[in-house]
Amino acid sequence: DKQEEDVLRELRLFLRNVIERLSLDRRFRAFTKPVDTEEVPDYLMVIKKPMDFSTLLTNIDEHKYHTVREFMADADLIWQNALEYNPDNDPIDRHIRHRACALKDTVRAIIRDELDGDFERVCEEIRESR
Ligand SMILES: COC(=O)[C@H](Cc1ccco1)c1ccncc1
Repeated sequence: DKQEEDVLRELRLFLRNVIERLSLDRRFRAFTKPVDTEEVPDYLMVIKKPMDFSTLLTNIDEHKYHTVREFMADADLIWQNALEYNPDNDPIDRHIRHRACALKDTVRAIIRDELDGDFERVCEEIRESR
């Protein structure tokens, strides 16, 4: 109904704003677009569910996320995949892992500071009602 559509629209606006801010952070440049599987031919053998900021945005626009929890499940894939694919004890791998950990902490801090628990509960109620 109209009020429920207003809630889901506000959720999409909030999620787009979070991704916009993450995309401006130069530490997270490697997370903005899908890993290039021509440059990295074994990537899809290791990583079963690739994810990146541009794909999150497309998912939002396709109304894929009805709650912040659903969004977080995909957003977490970005840093989880980076830790999994780049495990080695060399400077390049350690660098992308530091950035992956910074991404994990940054997303959680934004959600903790800016998401109203009552708003997320309304989103979950709408999802359960459908
Ligand atoms: C999320 O990005 C990645 O996992 C790629 C993997 C990758 C390996 C070789 C080329 O790309 C990455 C990019 C930049 N610096 C480290 C690793």
